[in-house]
Amino acid sequence: MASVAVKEPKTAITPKKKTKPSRLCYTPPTNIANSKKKILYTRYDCIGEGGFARCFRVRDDNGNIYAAKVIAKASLQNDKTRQKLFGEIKVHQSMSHPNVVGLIDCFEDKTNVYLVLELCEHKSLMELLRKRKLLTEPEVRFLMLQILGALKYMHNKRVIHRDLKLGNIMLDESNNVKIGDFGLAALLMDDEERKMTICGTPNYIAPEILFNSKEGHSFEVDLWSAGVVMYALLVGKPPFQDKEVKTIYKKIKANSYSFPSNIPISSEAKNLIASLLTQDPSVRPSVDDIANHGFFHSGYMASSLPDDILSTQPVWPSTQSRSSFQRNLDYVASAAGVGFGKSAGIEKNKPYALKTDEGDDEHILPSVLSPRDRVNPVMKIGPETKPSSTKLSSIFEAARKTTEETLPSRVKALKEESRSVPKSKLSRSGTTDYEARSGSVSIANLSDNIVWINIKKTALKIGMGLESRPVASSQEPMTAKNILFITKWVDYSNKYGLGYQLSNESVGVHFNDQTSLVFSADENVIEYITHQKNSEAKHTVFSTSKVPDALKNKIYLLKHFKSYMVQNLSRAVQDETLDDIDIKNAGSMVFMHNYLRTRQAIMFRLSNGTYQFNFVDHVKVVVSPGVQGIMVLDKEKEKMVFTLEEACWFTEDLRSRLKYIREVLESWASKLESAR
Ligand SMILES: Nc1ncnc2c1ncn2[C@@H]1O[C@H](COP(=O)(O)OP(=O)(O)OP(=O)(O)O)[C@@H](O)[C@H]1O
Repeated sequence: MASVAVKEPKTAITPKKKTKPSRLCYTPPTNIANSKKKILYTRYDCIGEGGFARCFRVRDDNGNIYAAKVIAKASLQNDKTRQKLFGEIKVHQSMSHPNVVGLIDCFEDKTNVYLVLELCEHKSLMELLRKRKLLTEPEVRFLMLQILGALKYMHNKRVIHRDLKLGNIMLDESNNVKIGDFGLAALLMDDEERKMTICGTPNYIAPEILFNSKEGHSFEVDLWSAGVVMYALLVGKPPFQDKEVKTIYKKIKANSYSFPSNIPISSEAKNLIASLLTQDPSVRPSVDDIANHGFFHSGYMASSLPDDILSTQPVWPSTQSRSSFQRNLDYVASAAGVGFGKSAGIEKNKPYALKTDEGDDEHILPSVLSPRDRVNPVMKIGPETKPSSTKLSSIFEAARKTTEETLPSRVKALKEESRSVPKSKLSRSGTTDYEARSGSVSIANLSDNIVWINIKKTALKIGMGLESRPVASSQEPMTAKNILFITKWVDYSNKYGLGYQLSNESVGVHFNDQTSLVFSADENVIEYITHQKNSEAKHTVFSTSKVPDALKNKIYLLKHFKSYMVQNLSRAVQDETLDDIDIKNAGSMVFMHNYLRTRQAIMFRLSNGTYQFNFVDHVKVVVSPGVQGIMVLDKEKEKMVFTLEEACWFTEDLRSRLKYIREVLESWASKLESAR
């Protein structure tokens, strides 16, 4: 195996003189305050240095740990460098993707500007490659999918990263990709705009940046760099590497690179690298073309990378069933947002304007950049191993075990997560693949306008309530009695679907084929719902004595789900009799429209517009239709109902949960929007 040191010039090249600052910041004080937001950060050790900034581990007053990138104001004396920093912050602020480093906060004091970032515990691919020399193809397959997901997301927002390289691709503690450093990113005003600036890092720079300065460049430059990254991960050094920058450029121009014969690399991998390193940007494949490439459909597909990849080369199983490959691929691709066959459209009507305040000696940051109240939840929809037993009851046991016991131990307290990308390892080994189906299937089939509007409105109302802005309401506030919610559920979606019991005692199953069955509490009525893409669900009602033969199997399963839940599961609330439930809900055939797993919760959306979040710490929050009432079921299964008008009395914990809910809904709505 070749063992070649990986080196890349630290500073990106820019058209004019190097913008390397005269000095990096001094070590900041132990206590750093965002005085506007009244957040105090405690500074710990220095975890990295760039040409422009130093990075320190910091902890906020809630105990969340982040990385603070600290830029000395002394190095921001000229307008160009300031504008560059504003640009970086502004672009970074607009990013919210699981594979992009989250920008949590941004503020300044007299000496420095601070960017508080999601902490990437496992450093960058540069460090990984330094230690490992080479990565295995399954690792590269996994990492490339996440890189492509992040690129697709950026490009949809008309952002070109322009400095994609090993050092800017970091890894979180679960070895998920986090792309950072938007210092050279460009935001295009429209799809036709071309960028003329020559910038990038020599080894990774696309030929059109260097040699086609008249026509400019666009999104394709990032795909070239992704090709360089992929080559480097498999070979151990970038394809055009040389001591002399001039020679690197000559090699890029001549497209002169080869694969060493002593490293076994599959023909699919070589072929993909070759297509990414296509000289002509107009024929370079799009992100989704690449995701459909044979490299992502052969070999071994992992659903996550082992913890110790930094020190140990993983040994992958020599065989993998087609279904396991596909399940893991779907999972990784859907979490990263890489579609198979879907086109990577550019978001329309999103003109960009960087507003800056007029010059102010004291304040480097325009007020539009600071402070920022930002939550960055991650939609994580994730499977893992297949349950070994096929017995219905034991699978149900496994499902409950996963959701009720395993998850909480993997997740930090919610207050930590609300302002950061959580450090949860929910997606890692030990979870079951029940989680996978739900998210991907549900999202794909919910591109319905009405649902989208409902999600948006709910998110908006929650946001307004939290900001104590008056929320228009024409309806009666809800009471605990008339809020309908899910009291029990069991996830068997690796085979059939997800079963649930509602607080009005009706029972339903959301089948994997996008149909639902609901059984009324008195067992006299059965309703069958087919969820159809882009149109309203179709409902058919039967009396229990007259069900069509075609539904007999599903009804059989529904009954199994019901008896399992009745016999094995406790209710989400303290025991109460049917009489306690408002009669308005009894017998109404509300059903679970869809469900979604995030890292911190499972969310159910009921057909009446109720959103229920069962958090991994067992607290449940039910947002009733139109946010007329918010019901909290605490760990002791006690119910409390609030209205948004009471938001100023909410505990920090409830505010955090509602912020999280709002962000999940917003993320979900934008996913639906981009799927339309
Ligand atoms: N979110 C993060 N989590 C952990 N470490 C980080 C994070 N962001 C940056 N670092 C570390 O800090 C170092 C400096 O950060 P960064 O590269 O962004 O600074 P820079 O001066 O803007 O870089 P450049 O020299 O490429 O312009 C990185 O090399 C990395 O080791």
